[in-house]
Amino acid sequence: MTTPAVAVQGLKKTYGKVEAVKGVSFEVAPGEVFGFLGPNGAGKTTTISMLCTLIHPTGGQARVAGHDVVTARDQVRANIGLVFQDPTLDSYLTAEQNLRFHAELYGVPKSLVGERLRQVMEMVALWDRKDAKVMTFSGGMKRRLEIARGLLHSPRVLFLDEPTVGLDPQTRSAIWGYINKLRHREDITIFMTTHYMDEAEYCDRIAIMDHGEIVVVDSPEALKASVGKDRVQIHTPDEGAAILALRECFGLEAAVHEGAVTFAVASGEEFVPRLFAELGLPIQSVSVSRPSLDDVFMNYTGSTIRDAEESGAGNQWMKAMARR
Ligand SMILES: Nc1ncnc2c1ncn2[C@@H]1O[C@H](COP(=O)(O)OP(=O)(O)OP(=O)(O)O)[C@@H](O)[C@H]1O
Repeated sequence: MTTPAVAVQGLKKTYGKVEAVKGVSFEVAPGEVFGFLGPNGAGKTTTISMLCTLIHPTGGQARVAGHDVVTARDQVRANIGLVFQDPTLDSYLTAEQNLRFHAELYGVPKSLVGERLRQVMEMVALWDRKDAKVMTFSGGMKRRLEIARGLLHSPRVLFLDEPTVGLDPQTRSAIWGYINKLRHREDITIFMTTHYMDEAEYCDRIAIMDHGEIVVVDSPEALKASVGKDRVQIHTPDEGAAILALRECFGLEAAVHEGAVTFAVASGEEFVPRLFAELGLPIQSVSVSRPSLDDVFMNYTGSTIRDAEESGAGNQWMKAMARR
């Protein structure tokens, strides 16, 4: 049996009364692209920070590349690459100087540095900018350079915390191009967090995280198939009356999500004509969608990821304060 790239058992982190991570358990196989999907404040960064030995767990165990994150921190660190939300590049240095500094920190043999440097910088299409100071780079270029830096010492597991947050859609898709290239070229496991549904689709498996707990773990396809129902959203002048009428006429439970009355039915297209014929209320517009990861999220947590983020907006503030 091969050793899992990441093995986590009952991992916990509390900050005073806040239970940021409530005893999560999961395994990631070598070579997998594994994603943590959840709204802001779900506990993704806290979990990944424990796995990277940056914060100390309150309870439970975790092993990364076979090493315990508490008792074998140095071995864990030698085997992982990190790309975190807050950039840590030195903007007064050139791209190459940043990477050389990192190579030294990680003890990459001098004879190998030159070749490896070129390899990783070419992978993220920054080789021709190696002599430019990082302060002249765009946000997307900096993120690409951070990915190159995270790979420089050939880690077994690369941790990416929201690798594309704050980037425009074009740059986000370019970053995903590099990540995909990477999984084919290097013998590496990728562990990432995201709150973008479309990005979670790129993962082999995802763990949906909400309020410090893992709600479900599976491949995106299996999760969507598990929902098995279409999502119908209607706009109507009286949402309360519509929710009541849906219950009375069709026995359906509906709720308002993202400004529309939302409910699930087995076949949306077949249901819509009945809706207009039998609801007895004005409907301004209707949309039907196949199960997406949004629906998976809603199915398992009871709210959409955007609703969850809005209600948890205070978390960002708390975190910003805690970081000061
Ligand atoms: N240093 C800290 N002190 C106090 N509370 C914290 C600290 N770090 C995180 N928390 C709290 O723990 C919970 C989980 O936060 P965490 O950053 O892990 O969430 P997240 O899912 O990674 O969200 P994001 O996508 O915003 O990074 C939140 O309620 C947050 O406010």
